[in-house]
Formats: sequence, C-alpha cells, structure tokens
Amino acid sequence: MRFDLITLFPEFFHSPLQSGLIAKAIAKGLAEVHCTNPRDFTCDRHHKVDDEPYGGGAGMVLKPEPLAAALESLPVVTPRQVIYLSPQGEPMTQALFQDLATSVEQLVLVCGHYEGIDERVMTWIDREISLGDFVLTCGEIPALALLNGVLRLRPGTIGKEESHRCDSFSDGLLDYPHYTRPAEFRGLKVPEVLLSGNHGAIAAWRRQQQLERTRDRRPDLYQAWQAQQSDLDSH
Ligand SMILES: NC(=O)c1ccc(NCc2ccccc2)nc1
Repeated sequence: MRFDLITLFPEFFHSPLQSGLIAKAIAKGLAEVHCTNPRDFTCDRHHKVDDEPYGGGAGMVLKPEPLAAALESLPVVTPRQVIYLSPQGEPMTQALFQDLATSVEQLVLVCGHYEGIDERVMTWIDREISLGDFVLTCGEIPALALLNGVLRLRPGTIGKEESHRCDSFSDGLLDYPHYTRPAEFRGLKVPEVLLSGNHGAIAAWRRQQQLERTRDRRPDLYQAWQAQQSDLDSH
C-alpha cells in the first residue's frame, strides 16, 4: 500500500514512522510512505503557499496552485483515494478504516493548515475525512491517525490476526478490561474468573463487561448495537 502525504511539514512524520508496528510494516515492505511538500511547487521568490481569504476575514488560506501541482506530481497507483483531512469531513470510524484498508492501493492524504485550502482544490479530492469534531493547528495529526489505523488493518502489520477480533468498535461494543501478571498488584487482584481456566465463563464475563462498559460509557453505541441485535433477531 502506498501512502502519499501532502504536507508543508514533512519532518512531522519522521519519528512516528520510525517507531513501533508502523515502522515494522514499512520495513517489511507492507507499505511505502512518501511526503510531498507543496512549497516545492511554488514559482515565486518567497515560495508562497498561502494567502489572504477573498471576502476578507481572519487567517490565511492555502493557495490552489502549489497543492494542485503537488497532487499532479504524484505517481498514480489504482485503486486510489485522495483524502483531505478537515473538521468538515466525514468522521473516522473503524468501519471507515476497514473500508480503506481493503479497497485502495494508494492513499493520498492532503494535510491542511490555517483556515483550510482553496475550495477549487476539491477538484482533485475524492473524500473529506475528520478525526473528530474539533479544530487542530494542522491536518498532519489526523493524517497520521488515518495512516496508522488503515495500515494496522493490512495483513501482516499486526502479528496475530486474533488481535483484530478483540478491538474496540470492531463488533460495535467497547473492549473488555485487560489484565496480566502479577495476579495481585498493590493489593489489587485480577478477577477470579480470568484465573479459572474456564474459557466459557471467561468469554461470558468478557462479553458482559463489553455490554456494561458500552452501556455506561457510550449509550450512543449501545443503542446502535441493540438496534443491530433486534435486526439480527428478527431475521
Ligand atoms: N478534525 C480534523 O480532522 C481536523 C483536521 C484539520 C485540522 N486543522 C487544519 C485545518 C483547519 C481547518 C480546515 C482544514 C484543515 N483540524 C482538525
């Protein structure tokens, strides 16, 4: 899978791509990541990439020419999607990551700054995606989150396929609590059932924990899950 990051700050990505499972996946050749800086596609003496907004107002807008030139400079690997990260995008979900991980070979991620990009650049954009309902100083953070979440789902990135099945949100419920050695830590014990070796009881306890945690912490997810369950029951 090829990731192309359109970014004014390529150095932002250096260390996150050199550590952890993402670095291993890149080293294994499961992915290649390229950064392209729109500033390299400016023609003026000052390498101008932003300018004042037409119609007035505070802040600056990223100019269309450098962005379009940067996008047109990329190799095309199909199937591909060109994604713009912004608060106006569709929210990131595990389902969206699954969709991207299984449907494209090239992801182009356009990182915005300031007040955003000139709307005419949307001509080159397939999809607008948001990390959540908040504003950051840069689109690089959402881009890194998307890269991480999608690459994590590609075969080979995570060792055991097992670890995908227990993810939060994969079955619409939050994850159950996790414990490891020691069995007692500062007087805090591990729930007995997990030490029992009774796999049926352990699975039932974990499912109950998922349901309780989802009901208590995310009533929105819980209601969606209940609706999905009644659909399944009625068929
Ligand atoms: N919620 C997000 O995914 C997100 C993306 C980018 C961003 N900041 C850069 C920017 C600001 C305004 C317009 C376009 C890009 N903040 C939050």
